[in-house]
Amino acid sequence: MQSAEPEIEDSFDFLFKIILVGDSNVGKTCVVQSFKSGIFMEKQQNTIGVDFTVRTLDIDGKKVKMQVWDTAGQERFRTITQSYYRSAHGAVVAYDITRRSTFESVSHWLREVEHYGAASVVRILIGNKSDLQTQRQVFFEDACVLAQNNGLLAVLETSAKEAQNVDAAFTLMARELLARNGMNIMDAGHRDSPQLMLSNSSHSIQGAMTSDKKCGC
Ligand SMILES: Nc1nc2c(ncn2[C@@H]2O[C@H](COP(=O)(O)OP(=O)(O)OP(=O)(O)O)[C@@H](O)[C@H]2O)c(=O)[nH]1
Repeated sequence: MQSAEPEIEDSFDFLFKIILVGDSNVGKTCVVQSFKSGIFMEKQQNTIGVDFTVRTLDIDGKKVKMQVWDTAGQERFRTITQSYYRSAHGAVVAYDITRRSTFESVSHWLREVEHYGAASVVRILIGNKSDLQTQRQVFFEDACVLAQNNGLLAVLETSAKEAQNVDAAFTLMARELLARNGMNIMDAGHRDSPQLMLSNSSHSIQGAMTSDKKCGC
């Protein structure tokens, strides 16, 4: 006879809640979809309030469940999204490398995280749409300076369209949160595209850059 017991697929060792914020249309929903399924869909509805996605990562044999809260960038949803900051362990602030105004909004989003989030929240900056190099309006170096001035963990340029650096961003976040929870996690070491690791619990300040994009952080 078959057991009626449901299979427990949902087991995990760690659960981390990550909030994803940034101006409307920087590609937050696409980044989350890329993280969840690796799929890019050109046309997205603007997020209404907050959407929720889960993916469990295997990090050095630990099942790390990442609960990602994809928030609406539109101003009219601010009061709804603000209520999601408090329980977040990590915050990913996103801008669009092809729209300078979205980079200029980053300090606003960091203030929101500071104001509504927990004091210990781990913060990462991502510059999305890195596949659109010819339309670039934000130098990676400027993002490095901003990240360093604000004490962020890291800054990465991502492309949801080409699944570039998306997993890396969430894995980096997961590793930092594991380290803060007392796990001795080895460095992944795979950094072949624009990203800068500013600091984490287990490593001193270091720069990890491509040869053509150096930042002296
Ligand atoms: N070329 C390119 N386009 C992207 C990328 N990511 C998102 N887009 C496009 O950018 C637009 C906005 O993407 P969304 O994911 O809906 O943006 P959002 O930040 O979630 O927007 P809100 O829900 O309003 O906050 C869509 O037309 C996407 O197809 C990317 O990496 N590269």
